[in-house]
Amino acid sequence: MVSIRDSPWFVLPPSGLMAASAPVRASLQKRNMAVPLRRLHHVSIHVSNGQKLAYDLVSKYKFNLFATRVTDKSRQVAFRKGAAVFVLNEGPTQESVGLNEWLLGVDPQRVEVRQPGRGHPSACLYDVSPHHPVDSVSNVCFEVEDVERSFKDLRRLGCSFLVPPTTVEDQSGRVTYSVVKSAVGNVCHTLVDKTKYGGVFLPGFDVTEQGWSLEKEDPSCPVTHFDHITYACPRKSTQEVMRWYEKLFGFQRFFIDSNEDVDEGFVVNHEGVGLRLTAMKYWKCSEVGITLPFADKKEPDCKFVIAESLPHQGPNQVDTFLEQHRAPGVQHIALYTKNIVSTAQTMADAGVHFFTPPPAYYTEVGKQQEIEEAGHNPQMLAQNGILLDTDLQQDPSLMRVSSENRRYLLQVFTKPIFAEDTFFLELIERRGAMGFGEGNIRALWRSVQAYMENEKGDSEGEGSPKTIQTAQN
Ligand SMILES: O=C(O)C(=O)Cc1ccc(O)cc1
Ligand SMILES: [Fe+2]
Repeated sequence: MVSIRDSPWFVLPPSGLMAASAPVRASLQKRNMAVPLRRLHHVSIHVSNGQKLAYDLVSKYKFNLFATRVTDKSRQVAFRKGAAVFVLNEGPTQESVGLNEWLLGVDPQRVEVRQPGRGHPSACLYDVSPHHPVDSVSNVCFEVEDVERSFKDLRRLGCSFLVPPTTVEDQSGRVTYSVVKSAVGNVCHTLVDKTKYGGVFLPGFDVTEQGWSLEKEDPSCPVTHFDHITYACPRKSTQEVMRWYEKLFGFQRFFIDSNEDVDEGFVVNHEGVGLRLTAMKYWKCSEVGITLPFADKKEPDCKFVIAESLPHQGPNQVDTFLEQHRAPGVQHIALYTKNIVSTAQTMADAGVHFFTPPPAYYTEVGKQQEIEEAGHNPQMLAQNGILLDTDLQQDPSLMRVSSENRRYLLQVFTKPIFAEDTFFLELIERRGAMGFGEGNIRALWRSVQAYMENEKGDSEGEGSPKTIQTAQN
């Protein structure tokens, strides 16, 4: 058992790179041939009928529709909020009503639907055509520096490719991309080189009128980027998934908790919760000594969390995901917000259904005081189902000092957003705390458990078109 006690922010580089200085690290990195990632570009969702989710992303989650690509075979629509970009891919459908009709029906003046990109090899440009039997978040697209070179390096490392390097261009320039199959279920990674592209999104997409203008700050809903992406994986698969990301993309272990065991991960195993969490982060190019044009060193990065359930526990949210999704995959994505209270309130008013933690969460000994000392109103948090967890591991004496020095995080979780109990969104506001609060994980686990056992039958989730609930549950 080895514990990393010094600091929860301690980051372990890939094996062999532990004590290396930046230039040495860069050359080791080159020899290891892991492909450095420039940044997360977008996340793709494949759905059989995108109409409802497109509507929800705009009207409930306050994303802005900014680019579309519509062909006779598929519809791809891009939504953004700050640096968080979702591409909704609707595969070939049997039904006649889908994204196309939604686009035309809702905003006919603003959305120009043409037929760009004819003759491109895939119905789903920058992705693979959907084969998955249920709606799924199936692609996390990264910008890389050089797709051809990445392709060669990754192939040498044994990586499977679904789409070889392919170049697409329009009047704003040229983009090369390639698609790799990940070690997690149906999840793929599109690698895209945009260094020779000056357009708003990607060639082949039509930019909407709104897409051309700079996004204005939305004070009521200030979501800025993806904070983390959580995979649900089968038991005992975490090590293999971590090795894959470390070997191919140089991902590093990110310790969620200072008491976390190197091999075991962060294990939450009491009071009915049986969960193993292990997190990874990637080095952005700027950190491995590679200078890129337009590199924004301040751009926030996104962690990857692997969740597996522990053996000998009853039915639980990870196994339910694996069963209903029919493969390992993306269980939830956390949207970082600068103000979780107003974001949750705005979204709830627009019809988003959030999980409500067990009422005991807010009445636990010391919780009210903890919330107040962090400068929040316990009733306001309770009303919106928001969880607060203070990070005490760094320095317990901080509990006694002013609220500015306190490190804490706030989280709230939506109910599943597809028809199956699979994918959900999370809102997270971090005030210095970088991990995930154990108390919050327990509260989330219990509220999902309660939902699966009781509530689901009576009041369908977000994904059901029949849902007619008010914002508060
Ligand atoms: O707490 C979080 O936000 C996490 O991402 C950790 C986590 C992952 C999976 C679960 O089923 C529950 C909690
Ligand atoms: Fe999360």
